[in-house]
Amino acid sequence: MATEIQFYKYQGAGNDFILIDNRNLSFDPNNHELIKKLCDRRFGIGGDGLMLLQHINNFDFQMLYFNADGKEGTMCGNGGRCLVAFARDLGIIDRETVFLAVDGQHDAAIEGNTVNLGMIEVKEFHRDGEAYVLNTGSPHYVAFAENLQNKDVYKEGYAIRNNSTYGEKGINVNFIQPEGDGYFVRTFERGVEDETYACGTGAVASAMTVALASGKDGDFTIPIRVVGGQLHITFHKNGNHFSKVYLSGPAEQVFVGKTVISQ
Ligand SMILES: N[C@@H](CCC[C@H](N)C(=O)O)C(=O)O
Repeated sequence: MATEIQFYKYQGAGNDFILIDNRNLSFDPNNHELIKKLCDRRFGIGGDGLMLLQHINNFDFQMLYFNADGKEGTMCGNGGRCLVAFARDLGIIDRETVFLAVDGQHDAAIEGNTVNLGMIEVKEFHRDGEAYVLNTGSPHYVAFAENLQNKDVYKEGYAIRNNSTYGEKGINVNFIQPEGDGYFVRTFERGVEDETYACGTGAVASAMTVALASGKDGDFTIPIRVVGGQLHITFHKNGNHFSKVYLSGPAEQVFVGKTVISQ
């Protein structure tokens, strides 16, 4: 039997996603093989991940996020921003929202193509050699780097993601370098198993690393350039405690389509 799936493609600073309005629950979130195939850039639609927008009581909507490998991921910051734009485009929300994701409740505001997304508070981090390791909804390893433009992020990221410290679960790996009044960040994402053009939770972890390395407390706004665009991260830092954490940047619809699957 052939089934038609209506999908939407969005990107946030070059982190690209397949979005499906699953309020009628017609798409099976357990069909990991199908999700992997849809995310394949040659045999499918192509994307760093796939998200389902679902109905849930007490929130505007629920975000279910899957990495390109077809498995359910932890929080995706750019994905969250894209899903907020999708909810606005579907008429579910206007300019503000509160929705539920795998790491809990998120608030967000949207103005044009810019989405400012509230992220979870972070209360701890640890060091792995020179690097900082923290969980901003997804686990991240952040290391300062030189000559980042020419770094082999795939090779180094792959080695860290797969080393015995992080086990089978792995970790997302970010390299960061000062640039102008902000920072340049490149990320190897687990679940995509490649460098992506942007990683929202990685940009937040990188900004927190900058603040930790500064040894200062207070309100921070840190511009982070990623391969696919510009993000801004704001938070309040008090020791190891990061509150009022926001990730802001572009999120836009790229195309709309239908795919037919046989089952
Ligand atoms: N691209 C994402 C991060 C997605 C989560 C990650 N790959 C994982 O499951 O570890 C972002 O924008 O935060």
